[in-house]
Amino acid sequence: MNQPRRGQGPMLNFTKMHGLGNDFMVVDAISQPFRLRPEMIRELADRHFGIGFDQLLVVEPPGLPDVDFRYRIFNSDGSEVEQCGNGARCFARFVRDQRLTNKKVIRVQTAKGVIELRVGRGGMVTVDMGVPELNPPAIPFAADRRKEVYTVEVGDETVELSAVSMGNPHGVLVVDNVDTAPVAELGPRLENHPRFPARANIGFLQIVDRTHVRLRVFERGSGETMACGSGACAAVVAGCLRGLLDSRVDVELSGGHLVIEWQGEGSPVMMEGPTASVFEGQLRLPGDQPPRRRKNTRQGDTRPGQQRQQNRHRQPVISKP
Ligand SMILES: N[C@H](CCC[C@H](N)C(=O)O)C(=O)O
Repeated sequence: MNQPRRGQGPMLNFTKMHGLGNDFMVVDAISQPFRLRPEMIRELADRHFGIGFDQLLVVEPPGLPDVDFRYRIFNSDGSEVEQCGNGARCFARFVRDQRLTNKKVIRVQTAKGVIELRVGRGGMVTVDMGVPELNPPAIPFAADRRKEVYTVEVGDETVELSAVSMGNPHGVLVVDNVDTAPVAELGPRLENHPRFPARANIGFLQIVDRTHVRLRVFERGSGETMACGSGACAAVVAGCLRGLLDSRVDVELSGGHLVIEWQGEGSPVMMEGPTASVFEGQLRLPGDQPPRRRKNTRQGDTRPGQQRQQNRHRQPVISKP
């Protein structure tokens, strides 16, 4: 059954996971060949025609000494990015569940550097997310000098935000109430704002008190997610720099809680939170050869798993094995 027919590619094993509802397709690219183009990632990420996920995580052999793995992160729009906090925790659980390591402290290389993960009990994972970057050129954010709060023109209005990189760029706005914050309207406009030349994740931060915040994040390349780990780190850094938060903060997101700790400039941001493995799956990737055209296809005569002809442009990547 697993022998690919003409026009079909190899089978691909994957695991569906999430960190507080920020969900991932995770692939072990060490024990199976794996190569996906951006348009195929977009198809797989589609929540109707594909598997559906916020990010794809790809586990590869290490590329550096003293590192256990490399892992690559792709948003649902197909863009490859530097950091994913919830993804890092799920990665750590994945490599242990798949018996790729039995270590409890795992060093992993991402596009932006090496981070260290510590696996706890009951699926909890602590991540050293590294030292936040605050200098505009390194975020990147267009500004003539570094400030705690920048004024940004958005159309005919202005907003105040902080700019922080956790390896990936974030803009953080303080709002009175996340439930009424203009996430859908302002999120995409700031995500793609010219002052963020690499685009940005946009956090809407409500200060409950000095040790408790609420946060919603409109993510670069994925839209609003139920949780954003690097966004939670960036939000706490922004709140601390503005003198609004203590060093250890409970960050309440739509999908649940993260604990973020930051001792101030020059020190790393520590994130602790849960992980969940939902199901393991297998799909047949399309082959490089175009499939043979089927003869006398009656309109509406579609095999299970295939879309009707009128959706031809949205043929699923996944066909029944
Ligand atoms: N959308 C992010 C990547 C995923 C970050 C998020 N899922 C997290 O948990 O940190 C970016 O383009 O930088």
